[in-house]
Amino acid sequence: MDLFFSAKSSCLSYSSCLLLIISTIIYMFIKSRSSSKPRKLPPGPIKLPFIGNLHQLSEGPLPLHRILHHLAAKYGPVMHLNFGNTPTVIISSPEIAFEIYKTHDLVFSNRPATAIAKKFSRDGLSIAFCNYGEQWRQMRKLASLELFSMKRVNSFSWARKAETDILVQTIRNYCFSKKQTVNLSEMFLCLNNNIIGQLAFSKRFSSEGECNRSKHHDLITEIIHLFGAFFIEDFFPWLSWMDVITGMQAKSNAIFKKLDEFLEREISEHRLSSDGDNSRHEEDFVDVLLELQRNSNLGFTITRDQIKVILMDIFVAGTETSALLLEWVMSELIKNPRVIMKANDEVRKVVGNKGRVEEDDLKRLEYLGFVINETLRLHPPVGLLVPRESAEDCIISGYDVPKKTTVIVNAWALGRDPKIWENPDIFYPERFDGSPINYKGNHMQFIPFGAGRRVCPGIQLANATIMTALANILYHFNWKLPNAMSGEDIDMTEVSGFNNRKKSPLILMATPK
Ligand code: HEM
Repeated sequence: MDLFFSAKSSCLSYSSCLLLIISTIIYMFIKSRSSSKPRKLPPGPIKLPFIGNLHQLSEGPLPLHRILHHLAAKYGPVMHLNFGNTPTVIISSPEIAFEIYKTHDLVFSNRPATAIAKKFSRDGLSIAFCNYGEQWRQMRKLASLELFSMKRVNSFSWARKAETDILVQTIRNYCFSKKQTVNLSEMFLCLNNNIIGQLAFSKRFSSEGECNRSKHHDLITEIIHLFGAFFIEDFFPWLSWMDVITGMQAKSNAIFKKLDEFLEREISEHRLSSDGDNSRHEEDFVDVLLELQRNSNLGFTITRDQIKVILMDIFVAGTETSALLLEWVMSELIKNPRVIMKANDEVRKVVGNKGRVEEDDLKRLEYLGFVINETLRLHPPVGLLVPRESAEDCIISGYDVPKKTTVIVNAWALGRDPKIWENPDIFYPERFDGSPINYKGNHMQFIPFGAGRRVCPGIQLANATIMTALANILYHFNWKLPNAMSGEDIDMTEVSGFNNRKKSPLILMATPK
C-alpha cells in the first residue's frame, strides 16, 4: 500500500513536474514570440488631416527639421507622421539611421515619386529621383565613372580657379565702391552656378568678369524652390485637381518648359560645334554625355531625355547646397572671432606670399577642414535628408514599416544630439581634431551627404569647390561686420524648404589683405 502510495505520489509529482516544464516551455515560447513580434508604428504625434496644418508646419516660424527635433525629444527617435495619405517616418537617432542606410539599405533605396520629382525627372529617369533598379545602377555607374570621378573633378580645377579669381576680383571691386559691403549669399550662389555651368556646358552665366546674378541663376533657384514646395497631389492623390486651382501645376509646367528649352538649346549647340570643331573648349559634361550616346563603352546607351535629366540633377543637387554651406561657414566664422583668426593664420602661413591659394595647398589646411566639418554638423545644407521609400515591408527598431513608407532621416537633429556631441550648440571646430568621424557616410551621427548606396556622388566636387573658394577669400581679405554690428546681431534664422537656407542674406565688409 505504502509502496503503491509512494509510487502513486512519485508518479503524481513526476507528472506535475512534467506539466510544469511543458507549461514553462510554452510560456517562454509565447513570450519570446511576443517580444520579437514587431510592434505597429507608434501613432503619429501629430496628425495633419488639414492641408493648412502641414503648410503651417513647414512655413512656420521654425523650420521643419527643428520642429521634428523638438517632437523627437518628446515622442522618441522613430516618429510616424500622417502626412495626408503618405505614411512618413522620421528618424532622429544614429542607431536607427544605421538600420536604414546600412542594415536595410536595399529596402530603403527608392525615392518617393512626388509630383515634382516625377515631372522633372521625366518619370524617374534621373540619378537623384529614379527608383533603385537597373535604370539607377546605369545612371550611377555613369556618374561615378564619367562625371564625378576624382580624375574628372581634378580636370576641372581650371574652372574652380577661374571662377574663384573672379569672385575675389568682384569682392575687391566692392571694397573700393561706395557701398563697401558684399552680399556673400548672392555671390556664393553665383560662384557655384558658374562653376557647374563650366563643368556642364563650358559656360558661365554671370556677366563677363563678374560674379553676379543672371536669368539662369533665377531659373535654377525657381526649380529648387519648387522641389521644396507643397503639392496637394503628394498627400491626397485624389485631390490632384486642386494643384490646378492653386496654380502650382501651371507654375511647375512653365518652369519645366523654360528648363527644357534651355537644355535643348545647349545640347543642340554642343552637337553642332562637336560635329565641326573639337578643339572649341575643354571636354565638359555635355560632351561626355553626347559621346556616350554615340559610342558607349559602359554597356548601355543613353537617350537625349536622360542627358537632360542628368544635367538637371547636377544643377539642382550641386549649386545651392554648396553655396549654402559657404554661407553658413562664413556666418559662423564672423560670429566666432577666435576661429576666424585661427583659420586666417593657417591659410596665410601655409600659402605665404604666393598670391593665391592653389588646390595643392588645400590638403595642408587641416583647421579649415575642421571648420567645414563643424559647419556641416550644425548647418547641414540638406537638414532633412533626401527622402527614401521602402520597397517592401520591413522591421525597423522593432516597428513594422510597411512597403511604400517615406523615410526621412533628420541629419540636423543627429548633429545636435547632446547624447552624441558635447555642448552640441557650440561652434567648436577643434572637436574634429584627432577624431575619426568624417562625412563620407560611415558615421551615422554625422551624415550631411546621406549614406548607403545613394550617398551623394558629388562629395569630392563639393569639397574641392568649397575649400578653394573659402581658403581664397580668407587669404585675400580681412572680414568684419558692417557698421556697429556685433556677432550676436547676425541673423542665423533658417527657413524650411528642400535645402536649409538662411533667412536673411549674409552681408559683410571686406578689407583687402
Ligand atoms: C555641400 C554640398 C552638398 C550636399 C550637402 C549634398 C547632399 C546630398 C544628400 C543629403 C543627398 C541624398 C543622399 C542619400 O539619399 O543618402 C545627395 C544626393 C545627390 N547629390 Fe549631393 N550634396 C552636395 C553637393 C552635390 C554636388 C556638388 C553634386 C553634383 C554636382 C551633387 C549631386 C548629387 C546627386 C546626383 C545625388 C543623388 C544620388 C542618388 O540618388 O543616387 N551633390 N546629396
